[in-house]
Amino acid sequence: MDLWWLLWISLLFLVPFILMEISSGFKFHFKLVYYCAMCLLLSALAAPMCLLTNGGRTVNNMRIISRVVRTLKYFFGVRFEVKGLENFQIDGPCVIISNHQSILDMMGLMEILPDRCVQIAKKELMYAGSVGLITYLGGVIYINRKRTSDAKSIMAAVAQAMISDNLKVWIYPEGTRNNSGDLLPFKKGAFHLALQAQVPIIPVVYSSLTSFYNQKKNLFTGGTVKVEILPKIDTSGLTENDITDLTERCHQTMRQVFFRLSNKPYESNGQSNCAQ
Ligand SMILES: CCCCCCCCCCCCCCCC(=O)SCCNC(=O)CCNC(=O)[C@H](O)C(C)(C)COP(=O)(O)OP(=O)(O)OC[C@H]1O[C@@H](n2cnc3c(N)ncnc32)[C@H](O)[C@@H]1OP(=O)(O)O
Ligand SMILES: CCCCCCCC/C=C\CCCCCCCC(=O)OC[C@@H](O)COP(=O)(O)O
Repeated sequence: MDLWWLLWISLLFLVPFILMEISSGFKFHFKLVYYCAMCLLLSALAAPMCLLTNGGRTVNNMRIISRVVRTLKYFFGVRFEVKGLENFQIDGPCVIISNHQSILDMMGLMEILPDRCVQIAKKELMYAGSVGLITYLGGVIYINRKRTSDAKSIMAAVAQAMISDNLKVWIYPEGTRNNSGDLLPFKKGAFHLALQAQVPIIPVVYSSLTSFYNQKKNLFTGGTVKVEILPKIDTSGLTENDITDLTERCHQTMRQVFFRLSNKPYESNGQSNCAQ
């Protein structure tokens, strides 16, 4: 008898909990699907605009794409508070690096995208239907992350194109999405690229999304993202031997800003910040 009571009481508490979990999980996944559907729809609308205006694959399409993507934030209640836009005002090419938390990041990227800027993306993005098509039309550079040697040779060609075509290149040096509330160690491709092209690096930091977007908690509501564009970091005169130092310096600077913007106390991690 005692056991039955225990079972009933546990059920009384468990059922609403399970229902709440299912409904919040449902809401979360529904909103994610809605986000992807909006991306697919907007890309399908933007593609003919790009083709009619610019004819084919060109960085000039990024102006159209960024204007279209900027409307997305109104559907999802996301606001951006941007500081340091003046740091983008440099003549000529540069490498822009920023932290990467989720698929929502391309809203933040497009919010501040400077002129003549393309992104480096994993090659799988090419096959994401109309989103793949729009990234192709915008001049996104695809790399195979599993084949370092291929990625290196593509990036060596990108270094030359940056100079000849006056291009800025946006890279997520963490190399993957990371919603942990900290930065992952940085991969080195962005820093090799800046050195090969002998162009400055401009770090951009977005505050943590975890207060309104958190996969572990099935949370996806609206919220504000603080964005800071930091002063450029010169690479002139640096050589291959300086890559590790440069990578660590950028990681540390961005991590400090990330914690400040996310209103979290800075935690020194005491480890190497470069991916091994
Ligand atoms: C309209 C509606 C909406 C539509 C929507 C539109 C959206 C339109 C926006 C799209 C927006 C896209 C956004 C996508 C975002 C992602 O897809 S993020 C994922 C793809 N991006 C990246 O991975 C970039 C960062 N990764 C890197 O840079 C990596 O270094 C690489 C190049 C992939 C190589 O990977 P790895 O081998 O794992 O990396 P790593 O440990 O750094 O390097 C290994 C060795 O190679 C060396 N190395 C690395 N790179 C180089 C190099 N370039 N040269 C010489 N040596 C090198 C390193 O120094 C290291 O050697 P050691 O120093 O240890 O001796
Ligand atoms: C006919 C084929 C239909 C395919 C349907 C594909 C559905 C996908 C639709 C929309 C996706 C919108 C995503 C916007 C682009 C965001 C780019 C992005 O953030 O990619 C993630 C990448 O940085 C890192 O990937 P991983 O964290 O390593 O993984």
